[in-house]
Amino acid sequence: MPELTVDLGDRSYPIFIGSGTLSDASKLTPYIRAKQVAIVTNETIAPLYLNKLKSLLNDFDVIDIVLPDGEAFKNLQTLETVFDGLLQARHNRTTTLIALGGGVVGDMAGFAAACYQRGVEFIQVPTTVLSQVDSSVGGKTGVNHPLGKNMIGAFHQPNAVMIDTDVLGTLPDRELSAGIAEVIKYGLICDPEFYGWLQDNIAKLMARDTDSLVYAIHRSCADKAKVVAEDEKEAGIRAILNLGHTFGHAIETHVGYGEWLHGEAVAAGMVMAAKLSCRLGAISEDQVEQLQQLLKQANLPVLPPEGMTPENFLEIMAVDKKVLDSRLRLVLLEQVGKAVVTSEFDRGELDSTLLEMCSC
Ligand SMILES: NC(=O)c1ccc[n+]([C@@H]2O[C@H](COP(=O)([O-])OP(=O)(O)OC[C@H]3O[C@@H](n4cnc5c(N)ncnc54)[C@H](O)[C@@H]3O)[C@@H](O)[C@H]2O)c1
Ligand SMILES: O=C(O)C(=O)C[C@@H](O)[C@H](O)[C@H](O)COP(=O)(O)O
Ligand SMILES: [Zn+2]
Repeated sequence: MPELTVDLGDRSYPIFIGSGTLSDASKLTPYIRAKQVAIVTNETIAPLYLNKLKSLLNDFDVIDIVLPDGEAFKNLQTLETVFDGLLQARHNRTTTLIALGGGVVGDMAGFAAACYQRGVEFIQVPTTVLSQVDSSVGGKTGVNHPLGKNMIGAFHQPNAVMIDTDVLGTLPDRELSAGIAEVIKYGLICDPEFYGWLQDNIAKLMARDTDSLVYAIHRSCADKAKVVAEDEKEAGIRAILNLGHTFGHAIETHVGYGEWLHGEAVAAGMVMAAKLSCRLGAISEDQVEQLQQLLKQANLPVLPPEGMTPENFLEIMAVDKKVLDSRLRLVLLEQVGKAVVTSEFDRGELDSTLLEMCSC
């Protein structure tokens, strides 16, 4: 079974990837340090996989906390129900939380673990493509605020990430596509060879060819683990993982959380970042076109939502977490396969990009 490590010194942790991981207790139990375990999941995933996970934990005192499903519930109010469950069961500082679900469950369970009694341990068991290639790795946890995505959160690394590719069998097609957006992101920001592979293999991925999916998940996790190991708390290079997100988060916030999936918003946002990079002379129009083709083959949007204006974008983008001294910083492409984080771009070209994209 392929295994990777997120190299963070004494807080390093493994990423197990493969078919049947969720049947293998030996991958999970060594990362639980005491008897109390709380599985955090949601009402869609619980009937599918909760019992399977519980069957690995016969030697532990296990509770489950089942959240409502959806990005619209990724907020402080829902988080309270996690704390309610932990306190009602008298969980103490040695409890281990296990996040069983997609990125919404993972981000919330991780943030609950970061806060509960000032910090307890947690394990990620991601069940969507997006969470397997991105959100379960790297320790960004948190919830949304009505005025901005992921605005309340903490960096808190898991003890381990257990990826079972078998669970993707029940994932809806729209969610598969959303996950592929973040996969394409890795090719664009730091892995040109992988980008070429994606152009050649996108049809196989969309057809859920097992070998192709395992390869894409493994390569994405390896790319992300490398960036996170270099810059755990986004002091610099880690921000390249945010390609398309300044625009994408504005879309998610504007239309209402859950209306556009995160990966869909990131897809349209990556096209916007690529268009601006092209205007600035870094990449060619052909390369922007190729990106749009690749995203379309993954059934992803390449334009912002109808009716969203440049002013809508700019207002929300002003609170982006990368803003420094009131100046917007964007992730742009220096070339396909290499991203940079910069505030040194022509503001007029940003305005023109927004105008062009919003009037399509
Ligand atoms: N922390 C990070 O580094 C990071 C990275 C990327 C995205 N995110 C966050 O992740 C979230 C998006 O995550 P997501 O795309 O996984 O969405 P999600 O968690 O909402 O899951 C998508 C849908 O699929 C369902 N589902 C999950 N697994 C399933 C399975 N195996 N079979 C059937 N249905 C299943 C869920 O119940 C949900 O309805 C966003 O909030 C985003 O901000 C965080
Ligand atoms: O891990 C990171 O760093 C990322 O930026 C990964 C993104 O795909 C992810 O959506 C992340 O949650 C965005 O973080 P934010 O700091 O912009 O909220
Ligand atoms: Zn993302």
